[in-house]
Amino acid sequence: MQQFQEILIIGMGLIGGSLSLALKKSGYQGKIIGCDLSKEALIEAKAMGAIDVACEVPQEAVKNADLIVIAVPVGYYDEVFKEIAAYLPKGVVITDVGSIKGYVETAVARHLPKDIQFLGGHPMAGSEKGGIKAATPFLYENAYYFLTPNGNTRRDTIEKLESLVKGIGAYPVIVEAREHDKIVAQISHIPHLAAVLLASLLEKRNSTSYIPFVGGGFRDTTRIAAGNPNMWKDIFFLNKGEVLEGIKTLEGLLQDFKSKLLEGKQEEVLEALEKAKSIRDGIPHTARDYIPPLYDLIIDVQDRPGVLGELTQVIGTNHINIKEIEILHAREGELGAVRIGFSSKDEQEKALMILKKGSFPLTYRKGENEDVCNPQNS
Ligand SMILES: NC(=O)C1=CN([C@@H]2O[C@H](COP(=O)(O)OP(=O)(O)OC[C@H]3O[C@@H](n4cnc5c(N)ncnc54)[C@H](O)[C@@H]3O)[C@@H](O)[C@H]2O)C=CC1
Ligand SMILES: O=C(O)C(=O)Cc1ccc(O)cc1
Repeated sequence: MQQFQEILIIGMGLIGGSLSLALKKSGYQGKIIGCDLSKEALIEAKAMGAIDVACEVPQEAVKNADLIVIAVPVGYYDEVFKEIAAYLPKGVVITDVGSIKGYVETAVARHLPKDIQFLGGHPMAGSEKGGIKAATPFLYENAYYFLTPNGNTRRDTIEKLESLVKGIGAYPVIVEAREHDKIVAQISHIPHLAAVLLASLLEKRNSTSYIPFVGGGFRDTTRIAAGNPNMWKDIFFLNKGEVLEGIKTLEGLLQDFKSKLLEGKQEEVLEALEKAKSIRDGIPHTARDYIPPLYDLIIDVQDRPGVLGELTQVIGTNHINIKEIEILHAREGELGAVRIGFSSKDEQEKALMILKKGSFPLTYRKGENEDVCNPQNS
């Protein structure tokens, strides 16, 4: 990612702010300029150490940038592209983080010079909380990050952005823009709509509100409905075709379930519930499907305070990066086990040697010996 000397991020909110923090954390040595309509966002970004320079109007800031990242809600793209189009320096690469990509391609074609290198991007990481205050350098760790080249995107542009994405701890996934929009309609836009509809079930009717009684289930299934309504309104309209397809599917599923219930088909209702359970159970704890499996170690540890800290410290001081950590089981007063995932076999081997020779002799590659020492695994 050091191919870029000066990165301009337009939109210093959750996603833009997290990107600059992640770049800083990764050791990026170039200059980062943050641009936002909101003075408060810029002051906060500067105070957090996310950016080197703040600017309220992008025209000046684009002039020396070699990478521009558009990180404003998609409804503002036309405005931003119009502002910067005439000032873009030769050789600049432009990318974005917007939740839809087909529309973005059309906006680029409408506003930006034909010879510009634009490569759409979309990190599959975020939160219902917007704004720079919610930004974190860890947002992109282990997240998939879609990149959507078109026929004009050069190989070196793709490589530069892939390297940047990997640098912030995410996994680049190359996909065509229209295909991307189909995928995210199913995994993000329709689930968002479903959360909105579920939350609306508790709209206060008459004088009674049931909100005080909600439990974890309602919170889990509606969390994303707390996202920025303006941003989501634009996403739904700008990915309308795919969202309408998703609504049709949802209607079909509801109708189907309703008929089964009405007709007393208990076996079929059970089958639908079991199918959904197995899909839900199959979702990995962290995103993993597109990437090579992590190289895991299983470490048997005493169940006592501070043991996790010691373990991670030994690994950290030896400059080995932990990609995932999971407590497998901890029973009071007995041995517990921790799974640690590394991104390369070399790191796994190095950590194995260090831990085995040091204070964690019961360390194994995943699958080796672990059942012997942890009978509850079998
Ligand atoms: N929120 C999420 O979880 C995710 C959002 N995205 C995408 O990231 C983009 C940004 O979303 P967030 O960071 O969540 O929004 P946000 O609301 O946290 O931040 C957006 C920032 O853009 C600024 N802004 C708006 N119009 C502007 C303009 N014309 N010029 C300069 N600054 C302007 C706002 O003042 C705000 O600080 C959106 O396109 C969204 O689709 C992508 C992945 C996840
Ligand atoms: O909060 C969550 O879990 C999200 O899924 C956030 C999110 C919102 C919009 C996107 O385009 C991608 C991710």
